[in-house]
Amino acid sequence: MVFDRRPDDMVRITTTELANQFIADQVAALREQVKDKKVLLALSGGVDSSVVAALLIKAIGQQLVCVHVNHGLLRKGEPEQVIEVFRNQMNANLIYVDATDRFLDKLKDVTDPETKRKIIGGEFIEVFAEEARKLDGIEFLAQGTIWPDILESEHGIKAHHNAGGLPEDMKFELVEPVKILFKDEVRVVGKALGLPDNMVFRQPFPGPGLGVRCPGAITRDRLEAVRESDAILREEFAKNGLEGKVWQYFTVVPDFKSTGVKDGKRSFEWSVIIRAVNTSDAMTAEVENIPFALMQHIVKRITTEVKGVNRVLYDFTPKPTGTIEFE
Ligand SMILES: Nc1ncnc2c1ncn2[C@@H]1O[C@H](COP(=O)(O)OP(=O)(O)OP(=O)(O)O)[C@@H](O)[C@H]1O
Repeated sequence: MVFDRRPDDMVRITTTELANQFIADQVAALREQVKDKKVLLALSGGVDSSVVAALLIKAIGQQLVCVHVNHGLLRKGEPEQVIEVFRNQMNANLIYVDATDRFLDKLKDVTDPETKRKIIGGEFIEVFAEEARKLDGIEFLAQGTIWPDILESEHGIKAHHNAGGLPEDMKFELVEPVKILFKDEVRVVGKALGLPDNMVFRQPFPGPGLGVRCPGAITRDRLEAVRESDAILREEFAKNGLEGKVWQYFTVVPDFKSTGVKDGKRSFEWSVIIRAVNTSDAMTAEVENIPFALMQHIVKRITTEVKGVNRVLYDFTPKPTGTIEFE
């Protein structure tokens, strides 16, 4: 059975059996809706669009065209994982666009956080629309809309974040196979579809990516320091049992340098700020108590392995007064 809205009495999908039933229903419904036509999907590598991709691959295979845009603000290893999982393992029809230069050139010298977000969002739509125009015979647009998105847009909390944005002349019929699911159900379905754990259970990651963790004007070298320090933090959290326990953890590299000593010589380099917080509703957040010895180890790795960094700071601020992200 396939529903347009979440039925009030729908059983929460918490088991593989329930997930498999949902998958079977959706695969049948997708085949019925799409027939032999082509479907386009913007695939971020996040949970929602990845689960939609995996469902569609199961249902219609190569009739799905996925577009993954590397805007230069993704975390270390992310674009590679999207290519590995979807193109190599699932044999998906995947278009990979490396638009790093285009985004970073547009963002050059832009310091205002809202302007940065608008440039990233606007440029994303442009790149995606350009790719879509190169394709023939696309009739459907798939989206990772989930049930809370629909509730929020119905209650005027936020605009339906997935829909819209594309130029007026680009009209597609929507395909939204996870729109009656809550986020935890999307994860259970993703796991049943065979997606890797680090994709299915990944911590929240903002749309503008590492761009908001490089406060002020983004420079390539500072962005690289954010990416490398974030990769070290994630690796150490995973090794030490904190992955999945801590809600969100990441690094920020603000636009200031301080004096230090490296290899017996004076250095004048950036500081990396570590943020690790827990929350149940994202409205408030508490700082994680990271074991001191682990913290010392992470500091040592970041200051020796990340270019241009001589200091590591820990953000002890709960929300409020700080927000989780810096911008
Ligand atoms: N780098 C990207 N490449 C391709 N598509 C993207 C990219 N970033 C975002 N998108 C598309 O925009 C949608 C909304 O992105 P947003 O960052 O708000 O993530 P989201 O709602 O958490 O979804 P997801 O879990 O799929 O990332 C994504 O579902 C995806 O379709």
